[in-house]
Amino acid sequence: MPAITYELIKQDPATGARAGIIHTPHGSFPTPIFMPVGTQASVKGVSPEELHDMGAGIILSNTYHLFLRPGSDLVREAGGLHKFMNWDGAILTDSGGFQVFSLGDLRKITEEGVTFRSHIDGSKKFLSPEVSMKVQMDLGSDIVMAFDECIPYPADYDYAKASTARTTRWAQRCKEVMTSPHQGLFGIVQGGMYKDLRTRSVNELVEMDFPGYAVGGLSVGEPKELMYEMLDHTVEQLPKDKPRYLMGVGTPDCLVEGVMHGIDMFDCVFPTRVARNGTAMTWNGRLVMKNAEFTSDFRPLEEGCDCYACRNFSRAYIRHLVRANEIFGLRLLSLHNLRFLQRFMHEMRQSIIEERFGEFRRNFLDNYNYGAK
Ligand SMILES: CNc1nc2cc(C(=O)NN)ccc2[nH]1
Ligand SMILES: [Zn+2]
Repeated sequence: MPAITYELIKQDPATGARAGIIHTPHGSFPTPIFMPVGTQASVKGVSPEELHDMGAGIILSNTYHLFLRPGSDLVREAGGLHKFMNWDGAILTDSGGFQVFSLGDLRKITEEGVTFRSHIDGSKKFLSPEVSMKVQMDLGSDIVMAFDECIPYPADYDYAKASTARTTRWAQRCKEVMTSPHQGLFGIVQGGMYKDLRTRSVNELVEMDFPGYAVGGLSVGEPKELMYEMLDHTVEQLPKDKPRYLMGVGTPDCLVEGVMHGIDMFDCVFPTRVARNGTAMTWNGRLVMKNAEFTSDFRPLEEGCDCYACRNFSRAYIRHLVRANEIFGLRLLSLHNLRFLQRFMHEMRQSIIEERFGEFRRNFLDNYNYGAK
């Protein structure tokens, strides 16, 4: 019995949107789903209990960061990441591919792997398919991501072609050493912004029969239209009986478009990052809490929201906390933004099940003010 399985509940008849359930050794969760990001084994300012209360079924943590600090040996000694951070839901760890390639010229790529300098103490480090798999097995995450290269944007065809071919060879090396029966290894489709390379990447990875597939190398600075074009081209070639994960996405409008194209799983630092910048997410766009308009606004952040912040505090109070640099204000905004995304995905999933996804999408996009208010 594979560690990770996908159960299709409802396929939207008019689009790629679908509702499902993903089963993991640490519980099952409904899809489409948004994964809160806990880069260093903590979703910044939010406790595991609060994550459960808001309905989070799975969180993401970063191999690159935990490899550098505290090191995966310590986490293994603690009994794995679930025990170390006291989170008993599912965990997905990314492979370090994105972080390492975001270091720019501070890293050297060879067939063997990547040498780079730690952003913490400048010491020389080496990541490879084998090292990334060893770290993720030490962490004991339910979903392990293959070690790949996230191709920068823009990239010329020859570079994208060579890099994608190497990503396929690296995926094979990951598969050979990731032997834990309790963890599922997802392949990551690359190919830059070239449809033929995306197709080749999909075909070569599907050949290896992974329990799930991620679409990588998107949301890396390309225009949204190009991202959607690549997404549409890629997802339609992926197996229907396996989860699809769009890495690093995204804002609510991108989540709706991603679901329309058949994506099941998303992650993005956006909700917690903008919370720390004093911004609340709502169905009609973002509220910049420092704005004077909220000075005497004693309503909750969002009418109808059931989160701890909206049940107990007003916009005026949260504006005061943000202006006074009170940590509690940022915590309240994080709790609200994460709960907003859980509610958002739940509503979207319900619309698919009730065959009104098209209406949900039009209604949301008509009312969503893309800019910050
Ligand atoms: C925020 N944008 C964004 N793009 C990503 C791509 C990857 C990827 O290709 N990993 N192998 C990971 C995280 C990402 N986050
Ligand atoms: Zn709220």
